[in-house]
Amino acid sequence: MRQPFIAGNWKMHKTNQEAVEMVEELVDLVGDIGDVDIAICAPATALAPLSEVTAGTNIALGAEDMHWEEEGAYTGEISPLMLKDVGCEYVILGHSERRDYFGETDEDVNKKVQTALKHSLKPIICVGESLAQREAEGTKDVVKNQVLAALDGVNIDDLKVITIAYEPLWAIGTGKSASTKEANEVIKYIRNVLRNEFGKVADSMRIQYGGSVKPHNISEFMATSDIDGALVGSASLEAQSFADIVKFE
Ligand SMILES: O=C(CO)COP(=O)(O)O
Repeated sequence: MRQPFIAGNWKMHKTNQEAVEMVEELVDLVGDIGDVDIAICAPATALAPLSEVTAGTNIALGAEDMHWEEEGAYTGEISPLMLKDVGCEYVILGHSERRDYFGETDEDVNKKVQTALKHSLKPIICVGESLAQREAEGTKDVVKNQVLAALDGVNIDDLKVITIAYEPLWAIGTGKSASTKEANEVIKYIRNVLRNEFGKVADSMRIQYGGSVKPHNISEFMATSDIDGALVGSASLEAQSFADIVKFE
């Protein structure tokens, strides 16, 4: 069966000192948990110091984005080689904030997914519809297109290490989460899309929900049939609230 996977996405938060203090506290709070995979995806500046704190613990490290090239004249960008070098296991790709504010396209996301896999980084691919798309009943088409575009040309054997995060845009940072029923329905649909396209490997791929996940609502999401975990924004910034989410039962 699929092991639950709870990942924090810190976005543009925390100096290195704040990052290290938070994760030291987190290690104390969740260090003995073995039946949930845990990751902190942090700003690039914090990754090297965090890798010292997470070494030998059950907390994996992830980045929030990366470029698809290994090196080159791409001012301001971070490459997969750099992420591997500082001990990253995961990388978030195609977050809606990257798509919306920085013009990232499905094609960019696909190139990043391919490069991440080449360097043994596990992608967490974000998909989700806007409020307008939802109101126009476009949710299924939007997520289907995003998922298939991101996975275009990917080797079936590599799919097992990929996580999809369904994050409806209207639920991100708004305090307004999707209902568990709605979220599970879309996630079930995504799994069907994956099954139709790639076969039974779809049953071993983890699909998270993201958007205003908090300690008080995580157990409801985790009790559904198809939601395998959560991608947590603001509630991952504080050790106790993230630990409470990780210990959802
Ligand atoms: O975007 C998110 C995680 O990637 C969700 O953010 P919030 O949990 O703050 O709504």
